[in-house]
Amino acid sequence: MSGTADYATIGVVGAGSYGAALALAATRAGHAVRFWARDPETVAAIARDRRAPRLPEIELPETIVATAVLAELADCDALIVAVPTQNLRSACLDLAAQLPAGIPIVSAAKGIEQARGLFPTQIIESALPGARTAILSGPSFAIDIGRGLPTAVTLAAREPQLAQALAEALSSPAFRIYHSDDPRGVEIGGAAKNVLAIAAGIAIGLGLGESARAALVARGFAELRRFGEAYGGEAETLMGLSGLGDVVLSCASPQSRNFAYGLALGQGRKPAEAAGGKLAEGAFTAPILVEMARSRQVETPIAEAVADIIAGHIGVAEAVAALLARPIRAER
Ligand SMILES: NC(=O)C1=CN([C@@H]2O[C@H](COP(=O)(O)OP(=O)(O)OC[C@H]3O[C@@H](n4cnc5c(N)ncnc54)[C@H](O)[C@@H]3O)[C@@H](O)[C@H]2O)C=CC1
Ligand SMILES: O=C(CO)COP(=O)(O)O
Repeated sequence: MSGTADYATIGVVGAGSYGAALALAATRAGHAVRFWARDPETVAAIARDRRAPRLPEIELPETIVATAVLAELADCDALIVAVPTQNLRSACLDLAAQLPAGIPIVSAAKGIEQARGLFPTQIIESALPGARTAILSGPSFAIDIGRGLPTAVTLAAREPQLAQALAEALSSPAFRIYHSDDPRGVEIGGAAKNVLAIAAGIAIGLGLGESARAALVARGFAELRRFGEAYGGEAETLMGLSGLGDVVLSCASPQSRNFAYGLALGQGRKPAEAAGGKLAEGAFTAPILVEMARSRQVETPIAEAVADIIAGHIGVAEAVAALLARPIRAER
């Protein structure tokens, strides 16, 4: 496999479901993997059961070595960081003392940092000045990657050669990675699709029907495109795997935690309970996305409705009525 020799050992930071899936993908692509969990019980569970607690269906081969010792990442050739967006900064600050200069760091997070309005590669660059960053995003449920089902994602970096080398090194027959030099476009798609998945879930939970879902997804995608272009994403990227592709997946399936969260809201659950203890990144992204959209005069009525519902400012039925009452206008 081209590039494998340059990236003999891959470190994966964050032992949740996606971290486990990407550790599997990396080892299937021929790499040794150091799988770092902050919590020693998770490391002990992986060593004992050969399964990650958040992806228990899939056995982890011995080529994936779990560790809670950050220093053991120091001689990795590249790192994949798969922690929730709001925790990415603290994970990077923990890593700071251990990292060799110039090591590529690939974020797998899909969101925007609430406190600062930063996308994942910007968070890493602000916590680890000088880092060589990349973003991996696209339609891919952890369990599908884990099962070895065909999956295609995008890996983007400002350095095109880095994106290409990492994409080649981490791809395997069922896990196809396209490369891109538009990290901003890729991370905007990943963040915004989660907000749209919540909206789609709400529509289905309310019983509005499949026609309503399709309308919401198409109009929501128009919001994603406007927002994406205002923040420097390329139109082609937003139409690709990490934008449109992930909207299609996440808005269609209750397997998406964001969709499931919206579904629960639509069925009358309160925002504080609707996630059922699972990560719904879009709930953290919606308010900051709306704030950032407003600051650049970008209209995002669907994202605004999601943010208002989550904040408890309006109920789901009221939000739908407000969307339906918007003036008739040209489609764009
Ligand atoms: N699960 C999936 O199918 C997919 C997830 N993603 C993205 O991957 C990111 C991670 O999500 P999941 O793995 O699904 O979440 P998860 O809830 O399964 O796991 C999150 C993991 O991150 C760890 N963690 C949290 N803060 C940390 C820190 N400061 N340092 C080290 N570890 C920390 C937690 O202990 C937990 O093991 C999210 O941004 C999500 O949107 C992207 C594509 C697919
Ligand atoms: O990003 C994902 C699929 O591409 C996973 O979606 P959820 O985080 O909504 O489960």
